[in-house]
Amino acid sequence: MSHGWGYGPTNGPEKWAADFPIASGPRQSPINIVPKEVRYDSTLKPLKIRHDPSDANGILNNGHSFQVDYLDDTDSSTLTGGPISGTYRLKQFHFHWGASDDRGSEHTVNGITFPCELHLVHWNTKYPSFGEAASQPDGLAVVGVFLKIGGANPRLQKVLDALDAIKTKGKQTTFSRFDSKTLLPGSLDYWTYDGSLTTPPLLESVTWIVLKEPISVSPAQMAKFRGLLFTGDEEAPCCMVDNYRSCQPLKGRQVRASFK
Ligand SMILES: N/C(=N\S(N)(=O)=O)N1CCCC1
Ligand SMILES: [Zn+2]
Repeated sequence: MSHGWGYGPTNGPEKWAADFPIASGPRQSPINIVPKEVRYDSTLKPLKIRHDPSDANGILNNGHSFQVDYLDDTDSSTLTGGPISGTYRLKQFHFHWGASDDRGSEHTVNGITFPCELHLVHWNTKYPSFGEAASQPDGLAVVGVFLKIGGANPRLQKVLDALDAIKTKGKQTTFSRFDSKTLLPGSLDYWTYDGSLTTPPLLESVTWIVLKEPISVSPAQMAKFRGLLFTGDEEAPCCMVDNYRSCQPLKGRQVRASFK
């Protein structure tokens, strides 16, 4: 790709392998989860998610999605338990969504897509930084949460209300005092497998933890996601939609379930 990666016809997921050959690697994400083929693993521990609202530290349109960043210089917002060993710190959360409600999630369940998927990105504190962790096979843990069309979700509203201030690529604004745990569903039952970042550099360093229970989002709230732009102020506007990668080959991986 002569220009940066993205989700368009000339720089989208089908083109990423040219610059990131790991795109064809053995543990790529996302995947289609087939509940009948997963294995219940009674040794999997419950997830322990401790997020300190005061660690929220800004919201940014990065040209691919938008992300809410967290202060990660202490163990105040962490993920432990579940399929992971040790302590992983929350770095940021972001979303992927479609141009219409029939698509948008990255993971699918029995081939079913959701209109949106939330990713909470954590890094293993056995490494000195996020960047270092991202290059290690056990470096990252991402909690994925599906969003399904239903009633308006009041817990999304503070995030969505900030989007008007970050419409274009590179824009950021203050965003503080937000408890990302409020975005989680009632059940923390999950599927887990070894995978990768779903965007370049596609590093195969992610323990994926995909929650079974979706959270709700209304059509009007989805319209707010779709009001963002991939493009910067000086460019011809391009709506930020369909910023998802399609499912990748399982290549022999086992998906485990924390529930029967
Ligand atoms: N692709 C990513 N996360 S994801 N979509 O795999 O959760 N990231 C790229 C840099 C930081 C997180
Ligand atoms: Zn993501």
